[in-house]
Amino acid sequence: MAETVVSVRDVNIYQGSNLVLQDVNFNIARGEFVYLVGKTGTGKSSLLKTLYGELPLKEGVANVAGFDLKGMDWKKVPFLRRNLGVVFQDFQLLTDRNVHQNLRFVLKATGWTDEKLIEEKINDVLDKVGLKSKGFKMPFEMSGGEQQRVDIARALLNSPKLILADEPTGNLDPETSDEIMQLLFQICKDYGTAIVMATHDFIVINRYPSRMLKTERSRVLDSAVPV
Ligand SMILES: Nc1ncnc2c1ncn2[C@@H]1O[C@H](COP(=O)(O)OP(=O)(O)OP(=O)(O)O)[C@@H](O)[C@H]1O
Repeated sequence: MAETVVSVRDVNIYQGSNLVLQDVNFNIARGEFVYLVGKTGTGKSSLLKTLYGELPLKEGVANVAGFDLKGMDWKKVPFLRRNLGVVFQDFQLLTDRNVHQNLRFVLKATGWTDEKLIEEKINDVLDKVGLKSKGFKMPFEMSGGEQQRVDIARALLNSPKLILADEPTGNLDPETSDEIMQLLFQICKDYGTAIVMATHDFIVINRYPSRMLKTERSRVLDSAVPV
């Protein structure tokens, strides 16, 4: 049986004192691709934030990439993040440095010191996302699709078992979205990375069907669980 990368049991998620999602239960295995869908404001980002430790888990039990989220000391959050890749809609690259320096910055910040290994890793992730020759480019010199690839390369730096992606195709045209989806599915298949992707894009979902978690009326419905 495939290793479980995310396990969520009887979780309630709050924003301030508001209960956003209740009684959340699901598992995600290595290599699984899972969409997170649901109307605006129904809690997709809140769920992702809980999984990457930005929103503290108050009720229930959750384990992400081997980290127990319940009562997790905030000092441990950076260690959790090192075992995850997070991809955003708006790329969030550092605009004052080139692609290579953006990736180098993350490696340095997550404790990498060996210059040779740093170079090898940067070349490796750029190769994986098809940007091997673009390391010298500044973010503003790149298209939206290329910037999203850099964002994905950045998420791959620490060889995560899990990537959390919040609307990664939200700012892209249909053709470029297609390329990014192919890349994400390829990563899933080739490296056994589990991917959870929040999206509103049903064109993408129809073209690349996979398991769906849906936030609706304070619940998370799972297409893998028959109703
Ligand atoms: N920082 C915050 N403080 C207080 N309430 C918040 C905060 N962030 C989100 N909320 C509220 O929590 C609820 C869920 O929001 P969330 O952003 O998780 O929804 P979403 O499904 O991701 O929406 P979208 O599709 O628009 O991104 C909403 O009612 C929202 O107003």
